[in-house]
Order: sequence, then C-alpha cells, then structure tokens
Amino acid sequence: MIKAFHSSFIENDIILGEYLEGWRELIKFMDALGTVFTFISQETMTKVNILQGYLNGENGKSYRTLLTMVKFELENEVVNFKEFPPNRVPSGCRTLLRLHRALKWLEVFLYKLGMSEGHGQTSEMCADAYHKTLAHHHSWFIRQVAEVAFLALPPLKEMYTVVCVQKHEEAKTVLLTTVDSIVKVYNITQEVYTMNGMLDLP
Ligand SMILES: CCCCCCCCCCCCC/C=C/[C@@H](O)[C@H](COP(=O)(O)O)NC(=O)CCCCCCCCCCCCCCC
Repeated sequence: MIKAFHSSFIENDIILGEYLEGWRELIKFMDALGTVFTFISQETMTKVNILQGYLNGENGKSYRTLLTMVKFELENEVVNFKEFPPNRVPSGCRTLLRLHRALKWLEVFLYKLGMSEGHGQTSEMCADAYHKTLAHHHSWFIRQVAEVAFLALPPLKEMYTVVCVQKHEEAKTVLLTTVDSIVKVYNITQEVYTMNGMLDLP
C-alpha cells in the first residue's frame, strides 16, 4: 500500500492506476478488521471501480493521471458543478473527491495510531479523526453508521498485527511512513481541486 501511494505521485500530478492500487490495498486492511466494516469497504470499492472503469474505458488515456482526467472531464463538460445527476455514472472528478476527503481522515487516524505510544483507544482515535475531517461531508444517517462501526475497531495491539508489526516502535515507523506518502498525495490533489474550484462537487 505504501509502495502504491508512494509511486503514485510525480511532480505535481498523481498516476491514477497506482492511486487506485493504494486504495485496493487499504480495502484489504479494512476487510481484515471484520465484517462490521463491509459496508464501508464496499462503498470504497464502488468508488475505486468507477474510476477503474474510466481508466479501462475508451477514453482511458485521458484518465492516466489526475491532471489529464481533470482536463478531459472539464473540456467534455462531464463535471457537474450544481447537482448530482441521477441515472448517470458519476464523473471521475466527483468520485475521486470522495476518496480524497476520506484520505484526510486516514492521515489523521494513522498519525494518531502512530503517535499513541501504545496507549489509548483505537475507537476514540478513529472517531476523533472522523469528526475533524470526513464527518463534515456526511449526512446525519451516515455519521450514525460510522459511529457504530468505530466501536467495533480492535484494540491497539490487534491493529498492529493488521499492519503486520508487533511492537509499538515498529508500528510507529510503518504508520508514520504511510502518513508521509498520504500527505504528499493529499496535498497534490487538494492543490489541483482548489485551482479548478472543484472542492465542493455535489
Ligand atoms: C479502519 C476503520 C474504518 C473506518 C472508516 C472510517 C470512515 C467512515 C466512513 C463511513 C461512511 C461510508 C459510507 C458511505 C458514505 C457515502 O455517503 C460517502 C459519499 O459518497 P456519495 O457522495 O457518492 O454519497 N462516501 C464516502 O465518503 C467515501 C468513504 C470512503 C471511506 C474510506 C475508508 C477508508 C478506510 C481505510 C482503512 C484502512 C485501515 C488501516 C488500518 C491500520
């Protein structure tokens, strides 16, 4: 996962194929956490599949990177700035924005896990990260679902085994390296979306 996210950024752009690979790896972590997370995992997979569909489709070349996708969709008026059009596959830009917002949550959560010094409750760290980030973009109903899922998070020690380490010091290194890659990917995406006025796509 670190490798995929790390090789996804070039200069000021993101290679979409690697970015989606990073997300597929994250989904594997989520699946390892138990069936309570299936709903969230499926929602994430749906977004990844929409983007992969564009990448494999007839205009696939235009979806090679974040910048080429934005350019292509703006030029072809695929991006809807006012309403979410029903009965149409959502644009790549709108779909990636949902993943991008979730990446901020992940950055804050993994940072908290890494800095926890082996103490503290994972569910509290997760909820706290969520309230500070992704919750702002979710409806009341989705927020309730998320709150319930957080309670099912395993304790720190078990989380460490999910990221394949045993001691806190190892976990800290793995988690903070991951955060570092996520921050880079997040910042590039944020810059591109800000420049194009696309941070609030419905
Ligand atoms: C590790 C525990 C996982 C906790 C996940 C925390 C995030 C909570 C999000 C829960 C809500 C998901 C349900 C659906 C939301 C959608 O409404 C909403 C908007 O889409 P729409 O505009 O098309 O309607 N979708 C989204 O915001 C996308 C959400 C994507 C969630 C990604 C979660 C990534 C989790 C990665 C876990 C990695 C664990 C690593 C452990 C060491």
